[in-house]
Amino acid sequence: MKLLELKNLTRKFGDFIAVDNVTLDVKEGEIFGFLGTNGAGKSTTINMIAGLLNISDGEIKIMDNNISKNKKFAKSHIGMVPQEIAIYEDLTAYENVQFFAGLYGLRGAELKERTEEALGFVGLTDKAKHYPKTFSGGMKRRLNIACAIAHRPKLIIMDEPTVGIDPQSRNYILSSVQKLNEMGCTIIYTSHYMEEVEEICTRIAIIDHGKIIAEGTKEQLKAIITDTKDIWIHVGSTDYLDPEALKSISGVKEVQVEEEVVKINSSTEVNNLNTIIQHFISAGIEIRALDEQAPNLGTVFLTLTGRNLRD
Ligand SMILES: Nc1ncnc2c1ncn2[C@@H]1O[C@H](COP(=O)(O)OP(=O)(O)OP(=O)(O)O)[C@@H](O)[C@H]1O
Repeated sequence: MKLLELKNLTRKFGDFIAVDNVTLDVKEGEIFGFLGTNGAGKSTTINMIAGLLNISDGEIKIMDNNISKNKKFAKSHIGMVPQEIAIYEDLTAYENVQFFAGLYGLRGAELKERTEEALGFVGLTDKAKHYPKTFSGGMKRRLNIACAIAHRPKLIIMDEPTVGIDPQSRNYILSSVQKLNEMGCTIIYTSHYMEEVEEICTRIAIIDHGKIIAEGTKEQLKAIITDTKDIWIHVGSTDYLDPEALKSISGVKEVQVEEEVVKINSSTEVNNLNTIIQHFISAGIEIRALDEQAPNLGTVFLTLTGRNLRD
């Protein structure tokens, strides 16, 4: 069943089109990844879905209900975890969750039960009476998630929930997303980290300059790129490397230089490995190891846009 339908969704800010004619469906039970660089239009799209931003054109339906006509229905079925942490510093963790769940109409014993359930889910039961000012960034994020899920929404939208947090909290959040999904929630997860999207999402849309440029399972997306491969060359030092000269080798499409590894995206149709290696030898650069990487969503993005996801 389609839980969410976007039809020709558009948002303009003055003359600027931030979301451009987006049409897509999210089916019940999916973890739907929304992948794009900073400024691609992810937040604008999901803020419209969550009813936080008016649409300029098009239509959003949640379970067949047009959200412009029935905002209350949409709100009661959506839990939104915004990009900016939205919690009250002068309320305890418990009071924060209670406050947000109360906004969705929960009262009395049910409110208490769901507040405790949500705090337990994010692993903050023992911090219920503590104030967020004593929390790490990751704990605040988890509290933010508890505030969004206590009313048991069918659709949970998370806007880059792992930005700026420690690896342990990041892993906790990623496994919470999977657990919520197993419990029956449909998730929309936005990120510019392709590794996260690859790890947890069942279907992915890539957005660029407000437009959906590709959509499908990760296998379907990777099938787009049958004609390029990534070669990683591990070296002692890149001091004498000339990336522009490497780029001029036939078949080489992109060269990325990191501290001790040179990442080369190359056409599979040209056999240029000898020439590439010769280039390193001539420059007096010691090659320590060489490996070919399986294609990932970053390569897909590069192929479709000509830019790196992290640029
Ligand atoms: N209120 C606004 N007024 C004018 N322009 C805006 C407004 N909100 C967003 N934009 C612009 O719309 C574009 C899309 O922004 P959006 O926040 O949706 O991107 P994003 O993909 O979520 O990126 P990020 O990861 O940085 O949040 C950007 O160019 C942004 O500058």
